[in-house]
Amino acid sequence: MGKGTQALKNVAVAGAVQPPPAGTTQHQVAVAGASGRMGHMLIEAIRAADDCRLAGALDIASSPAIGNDAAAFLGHASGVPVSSDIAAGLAHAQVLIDFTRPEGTLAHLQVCRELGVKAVIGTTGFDEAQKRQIADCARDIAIVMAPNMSVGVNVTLKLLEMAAKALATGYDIEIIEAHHRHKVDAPSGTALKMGEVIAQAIGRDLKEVGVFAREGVTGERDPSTIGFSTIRGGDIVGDHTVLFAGTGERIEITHRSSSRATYAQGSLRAVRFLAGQDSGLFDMFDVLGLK
Ligand SMILES: NC(=O)C1=CN([C@@H]2O[C@H](COP(=O)(O)OP(=O)(O)OC[C@H]3O[C@@H](n4cnc5c(N)ncnc54)[C@H](OP(=O)(O)O)[C@@H]3O)[C@@H](O)[C@H]2O)C=CC1
Ligand SMILES: O=C(O)C1=N[C@H](C(=O)O)C[C@H](O)C1
Repeated sequence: MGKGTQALKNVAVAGAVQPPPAGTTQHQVAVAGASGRMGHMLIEAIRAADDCRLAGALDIASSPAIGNDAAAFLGHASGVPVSSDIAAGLAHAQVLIDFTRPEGTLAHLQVCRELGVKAVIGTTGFDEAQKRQIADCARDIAIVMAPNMSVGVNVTLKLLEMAAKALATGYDIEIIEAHHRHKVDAPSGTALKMGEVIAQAIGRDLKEVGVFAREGVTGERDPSTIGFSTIRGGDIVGDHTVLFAGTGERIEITHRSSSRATYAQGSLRAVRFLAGQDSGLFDMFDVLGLK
């Protein structure tokens, strides 16, 4: 799945994207990272959703997909060309769904802010300064941002909150994640979020207690720490396990993704949620009513 469906990519090269027909009630959605793994999944999900319409498609200027029809990989002509012109890609959109890289997301978000386009951000790997920039944009536009859009992962986060409170003493906490060989950030955004949720539940600060690497003579484990282990290989979509290791027993809470479709469906739920918001920074707990 994902990149380089060369045989189909020249299907129906499109001109300028058409504005939506007057009076349409569909959500007008643009996708950034349109030729990426998530971009393709999102375009397929938007096409299948009666209440959504693809209104723009963005990708980085170096992408071989620029100028092609955004749905060519499906063998379908959407009439929406993949563009690197951010303003043109957003011209007919109400919401942008962005699964790219932090610097791409921030560039897109500046234009969203200027044009009053809302945003669903799935990109991971932001540093603290970049997160502050996103929060600043949310003073003018409504944004849903979450490192994992799947319902299952967000319910798992709630389970972890409960487990961590009950297992705060006497149990060592380790987070293990596995992803495909193409993933560029580590630990995953989801693993970091799990660490944050657990740390907050038991009154610790992840910045102080997170342990991200062990090698050589490390000394005995500090019981206050939360450890992270990263596996990268093959086509693993995304596995996360939190291990609470006690004396005489251990508890493992695991979520495994077998398809990116769940992230796409969660993103569309976020689009629908944003229709009722003018500004502010939200997450999937807001979207799913889990707060
Ligand atoms: N929140 C969630 O539920 C999920 C989050 N993710 C996150 O989404 C992001 C994308 O993942 P995935 O789809 O697998 O990645 P891909 O590499 O498959 O897709 C990323 C897309 O963004 C483009 N891109 C890269 N850099 C830039 C840039 N600076 N500006 C604009 N576009 C850019 C890429 O173009 P090119 O290939 O030409 O470089 C590509 O089309 C990652 O951060 C990942 O962790 C992924 C799945 C679920
Ligand atoms: O890059 C991915 O693939 C994924 N990224 C997200 C993350 O970093 O947590 C979500 C999911 O695990 C897939």
